[in-house]
Amino acid sequence: MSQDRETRGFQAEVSRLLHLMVHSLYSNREIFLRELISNASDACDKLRFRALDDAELLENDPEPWIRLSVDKDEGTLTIADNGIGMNREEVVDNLGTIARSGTEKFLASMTGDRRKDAQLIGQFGVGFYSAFIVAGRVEVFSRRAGDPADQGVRWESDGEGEFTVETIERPQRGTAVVLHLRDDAKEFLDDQKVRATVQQYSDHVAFPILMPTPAETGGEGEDGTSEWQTINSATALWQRPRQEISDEEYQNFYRHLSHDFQDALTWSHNKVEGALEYTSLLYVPARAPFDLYHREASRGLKLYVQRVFIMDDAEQFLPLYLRFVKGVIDAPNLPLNVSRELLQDYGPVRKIRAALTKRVLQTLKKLGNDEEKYATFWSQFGEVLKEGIGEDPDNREAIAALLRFPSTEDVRPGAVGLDQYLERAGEKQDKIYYLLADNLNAARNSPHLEVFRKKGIEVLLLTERVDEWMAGYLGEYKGCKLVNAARGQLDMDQEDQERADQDKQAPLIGRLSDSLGDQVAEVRPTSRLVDSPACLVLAEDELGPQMRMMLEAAGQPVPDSKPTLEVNLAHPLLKRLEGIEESATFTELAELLLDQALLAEGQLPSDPAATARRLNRLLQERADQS
Ligand SMILES: Nc1ncnc2c1ncn2[C@@H]1O[C@H](COP(=O)(O)OP(=O)(O)OP(=O)(O)O)[C@@H](O)[C@H]1O
Repeated sequence: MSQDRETRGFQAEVSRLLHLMVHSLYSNREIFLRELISNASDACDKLRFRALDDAELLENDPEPWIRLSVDKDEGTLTIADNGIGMNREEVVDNLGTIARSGTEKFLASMTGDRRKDAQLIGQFGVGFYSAFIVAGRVEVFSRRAGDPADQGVRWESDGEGEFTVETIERPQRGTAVVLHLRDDAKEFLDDQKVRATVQQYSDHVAFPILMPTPAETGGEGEDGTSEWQTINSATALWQRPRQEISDEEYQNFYRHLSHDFQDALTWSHNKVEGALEYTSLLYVPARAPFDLYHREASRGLKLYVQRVFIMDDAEQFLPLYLRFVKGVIDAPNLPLNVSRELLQDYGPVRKIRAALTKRVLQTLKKLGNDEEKYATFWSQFGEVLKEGIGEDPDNREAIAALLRFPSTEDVRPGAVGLDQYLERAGEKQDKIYYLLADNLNAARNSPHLEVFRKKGIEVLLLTERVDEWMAGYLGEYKGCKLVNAARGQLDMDQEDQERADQDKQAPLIGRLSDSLGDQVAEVRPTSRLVDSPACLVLAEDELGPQMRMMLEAAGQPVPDSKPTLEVNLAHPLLKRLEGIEESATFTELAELLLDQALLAEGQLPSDPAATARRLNRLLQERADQS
């Protein structure tokens, strides 16, 4: 019966993934059943969608089903569906390669530690290959709906690096996955075990999952074939009333939808009635997928119209910065033949998108009441959420309320929200101060914080790359301006101001300015410093180091900039400088003053070798004196 049998090698990434999966997911092995049932359910969804245009595809078998059967003699468990099926080319592509960009890098990050890798693989989504956790050999029989019976295909592999494919006769459309169970997975030959696993993980699948009726209840038909019995509830979970759905059911549905095997952090299930009717069930995962930052990575929403699956990755329903949200939206009034292009400019879709965006932001706000869960959310998705400050001006304030930063009061990452900051600051403070730095250590030790410490003002410490960009867009929160602690002139009280004005005239300022020439934009007395002799300050409108790095990385031109050197005239070092008449020595020390201010910012002086020479001369002198 078979023709064109060929043996092919798996793509290298598949072999590696298979190996890792079998090793690290051993203790979670029942997930294979959920994954294969999810695939079968997706295949039924796809067929129903295609059949809207071409009813012929349903042949004489219009009702979707998923059938599970065990053969104790052969030691096999079969998961079959009458869904869309695959042709030979699709079988080779889908079951022999992985087409997600970044996969190689992701696999390289695996540690070899079983527990850690199991967690990591969750970021990938396990899918079909999980069959090999329980099966030493897997056969797949498939025929694509609409293809003739002689275009069936059989695929087989032991998961060790190669698979074979051949074209076969297959009257039944759809796919059957036959698992030849390993000795240590023979428990899945037990009907009861399979039923219990399905009921636990896949009860909510919207299509009937069938198993042969047990013999003792008269399961054999007259011709000796089995009668089938539905073992799940087979209703679309999102259509059921909220109060009837348990948390466990919500979580199981999430796992089915997302292929994640960790619970979701939270979810929001809503039915909106009226002219713009829709139901949404949106989940916030507990962990970011490995390709969160790949532009072409899939997004999480599935679109249904009247319970008929229309598309995956329905990106029109949520903005890019909420791309981590997974879920379902069922909009019964959209046309069934709706396409991605149509969705793009479709008024009702824009309205649903605005409403869903608000809904997710509210859900996240509520999650904020649970400190531990919110910390998990923030560590996984905080960076992505910050994109929203620039991308979504309409919801800027709501997104800002969700931001978290370390601060001078609490340096844990994600410790302080803007509301908490303002509450602590009290009414007399109408600004939110922040400091940008490459890392937390540099931020905490920055000389710019000295005056804030002295005055007891909290400063947010922004150390992520997007922070400068984000702070620029945010501008203010609840009427309080965001002020960069290292930029421009600081607001001062009357007394400080008068002293600074007087200091400007100090001859030392003029001499430093002359010595440093065009290395700096200006030298001026500071009101920021208490313990340090000098620091660098950027003008209000100048690009900071993070923006420079971002532009450079994107290959964009970066304008030249010169810092302003602020000096602490009350510092003993500056007092000593005042007394130095000899011009070469003065210049040398002025240069060092600038160099150390650069170093304190985490930057390199323009000529590090010259800095080293100056330091060495100073050390030498010091050594000579002692
Ligand atoms: N029962 C099936 N019927 C038809 N096609 C299937 C079936 N099972 C798998 N496939 C095809 O094989 C592809 C790969 O399956 P796999 O489970 O590995 O990944 P996925 O479901 O696309 O992604 P993920 O599991 O990460 O969400 C599917 O996208 C689908 O096209």
